[in-house]
Amino acid sequence: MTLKVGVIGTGAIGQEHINRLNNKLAGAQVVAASDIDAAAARAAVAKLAPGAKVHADGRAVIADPNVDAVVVTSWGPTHEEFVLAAIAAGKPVFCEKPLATTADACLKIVNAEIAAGRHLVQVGFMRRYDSGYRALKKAIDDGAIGAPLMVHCAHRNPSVPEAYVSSMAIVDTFIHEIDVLRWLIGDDYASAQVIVPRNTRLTHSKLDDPIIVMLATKGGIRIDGEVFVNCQYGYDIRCQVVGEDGVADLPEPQSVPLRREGRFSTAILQDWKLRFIDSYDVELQDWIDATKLGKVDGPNAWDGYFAAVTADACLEAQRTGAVVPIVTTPRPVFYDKG
Ligand SMILES: NC(=O)C1=CN([C@@H]2O[C@H](COP(=O)(O)OP(=O)(O)OC[C@H]3O[C@@H](n4cnc5c(N)ncnc54)[C@H](O)[C@@H]3O)[C@@H](O)[C@H]2O)C=CC1
Ligand SMILES: O=C1[C@@H](O)[C@H](O)[C@@H](O)[C@H](O)[C@H]1O
Repeated sequence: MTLKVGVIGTGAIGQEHINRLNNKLAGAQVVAASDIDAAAARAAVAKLAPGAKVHADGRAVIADPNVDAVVVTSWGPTHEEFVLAAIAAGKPVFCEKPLATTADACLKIVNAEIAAGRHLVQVGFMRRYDSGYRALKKAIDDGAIGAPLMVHCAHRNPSVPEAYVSSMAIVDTFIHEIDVLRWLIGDDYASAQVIVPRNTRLTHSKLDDPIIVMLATKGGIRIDGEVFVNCQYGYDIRCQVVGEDGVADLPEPQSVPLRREGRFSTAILQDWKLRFIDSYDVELQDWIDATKLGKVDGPNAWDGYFAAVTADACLEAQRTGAVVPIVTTPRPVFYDKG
């Protein structure tokens, strides 16, 4: 059976996902799409999924009887509406991060899914599908470094557009660390603090760059995460876990080491699309396969909610400089298994 997918939002990642669902991965076909920029939706469909129907809005995509499952890749503030509408229609939905822009909205989605009585929602936290993070997790789970004590990590982008402001360092960028580190070390967060060092000369008045996010887990692990989005030299994701018996690092992406003109060098990737290209493929193939079996195997609505609560605490810490507790409602039994 081919999973017939409707895609809402045909911008940068929407086009990437249409292409992989329709032309790279097995078992899915993009049959419908929409964007508030209708011309952009028509152009994306013509290029990447000819024959797919272009609808006037996202709700029409969800209501299309030909659509089995929905992918939401529109702007973050629209996610809540489309995910809730997909749940109401009983259709599985893959939503790019964030699940919704507030913790309350994420909780609404959690409650709607529980009321529907079926697992329908997956969130696009693709790092859980990255071969490097998976190898790192296996080393930790196999006991290679003993009990984790500290995590040092960094999320560096070469540059960001002018519209990128301080809060986005948390909700758009560090949100990936928030999800993947919790999964990596198998512990939930207890508190957050944000430290602002001297700003780079390349930033502007509405963006503190870089920042350091400090998280403490319930089990006492300390995490320091640098976010530096005007680092210039490349897209660089680093993660080092310090355990009782040793230290484990996230593997570097593969690149040919060059010796030339008195120098030894390797290339550094410039862009998130390339750094995680394989993870997006694995993530969406897994989503197609699990959806056909009526399951959600990946990050679920609870993970989206947990990330949003943590992000809210980080935002408060960013505004106030205080250590802010991270408090969620109790995890419903519904999410014990995906
Ligand atoms: N997992 C990941 O690594 C990444 C995730 N994202 C997430 O994907 C989402 C989209 O990001 P980008 O593609 O970079 O942004 P984008 O701005 O390139 O594309 C978003 C598209 O959504 C459309 N849109 C806005 N409101 C809409 C509505 N009500 N109905 C239909 N379409 C609507 C816009 O016209 C635009 O074409 C964001 O939530 C972002 O955080 C983005 C990049 C990487
Ligand atoms: O999700 C992403 C972007 O939205 C975000 O703006 C970047 O900072 C991240 O590196 C990328 O993975």
